[in-house]
Amino acid sequence: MLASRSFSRLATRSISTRNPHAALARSESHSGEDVLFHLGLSSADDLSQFRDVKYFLTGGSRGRIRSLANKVATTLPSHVTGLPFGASPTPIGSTDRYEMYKVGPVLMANHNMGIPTTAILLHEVTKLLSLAGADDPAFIRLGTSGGIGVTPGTVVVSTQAVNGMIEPSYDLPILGKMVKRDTTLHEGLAAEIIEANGGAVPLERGMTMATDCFYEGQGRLDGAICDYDEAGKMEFLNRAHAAGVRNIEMEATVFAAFTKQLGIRSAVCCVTLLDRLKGDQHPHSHEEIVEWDERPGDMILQYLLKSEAAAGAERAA
Ligand SMILES: O=P(O)(O)O[C@H]1O[C@H](CO)[C@@H](O)[C@H]1O
Ligand SMILES: O=c1cc[nH]c(=O)[nH]1
Repeated sequence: MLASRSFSRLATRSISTRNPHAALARSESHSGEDVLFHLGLSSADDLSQFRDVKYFLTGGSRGRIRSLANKVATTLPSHVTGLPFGASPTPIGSTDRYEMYKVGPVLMANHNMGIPTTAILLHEVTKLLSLAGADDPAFIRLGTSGGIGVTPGTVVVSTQAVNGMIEPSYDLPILGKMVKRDTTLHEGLAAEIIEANGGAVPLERGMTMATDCFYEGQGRLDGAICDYDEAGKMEFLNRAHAAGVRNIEMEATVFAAFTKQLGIRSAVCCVTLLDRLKGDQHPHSHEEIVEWDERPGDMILQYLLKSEAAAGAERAA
């Protein structure tokens, strides 16, 4: 079988950081090593096991990532995972802040909730993969979100991230100045994910809004503080919908901007747990929510299977 051209993985380039001061940081650490503080790893560890990483999958909840690691281990063929029959993945490094697993070429870690913890994870995982010499890994966020005018249970594959001002920008104060970064996601990777899904999981394309607050930032009326009314909330949600926003979560902007800056292919796939045009609280059953929570991961498993099959066929050709 010929490898699908869009899934081609043979022409690669190493992931790299963009920091001329990296050597200075090492000389300042007391042991001369580069410490990945929150992962509980450092450049003094044997990082060669990360060299073959081709996919980095992340999402907020540690339970979701643990369950995904087990699914990857049982779904991908053993010649890809390298795991002995029946072996389960175990966490790597410290599990205090993040829980990280590696199954063959798939690295997975939870990022917790919101932009700050996600930014820390992105910095440290990118340094880790760069130190290990990994080739062109794709970064994919698998999460939950509130939909806007979207049937609950649908996975939104983001075209672009926007901030809480409905602007396509990740804004970060650096050295006392506001720095704005582009939040466009990789078209080709999204197309491959959608093609691999083959209609199995209901999905839509659209912009994803990332806010700094689940309650006021997302225009909810059910937080502990609320200084606006239903009309103001609906005006905001309708304005976002008219701009092309189809879901709201809390990390897409930093994820898109960080990866874009370093030339890393990235995608954001978040299932919608409710339609915010119809309310603020989750009206669906626990069983439905649990099933929907798994959909982005199930979709990505199909992508991994197809991508690895294409890579294998290309190597054999
Ligand atoms: O389900 P995860 O991936 O955590 O994503 C969403 O859920 C959390 C809020 O409930 C935020 O992190 C938001 O982005
Ligand atoms: O409404 C929602 C649901 C999940 N995650 C969010 O950030 N918002």
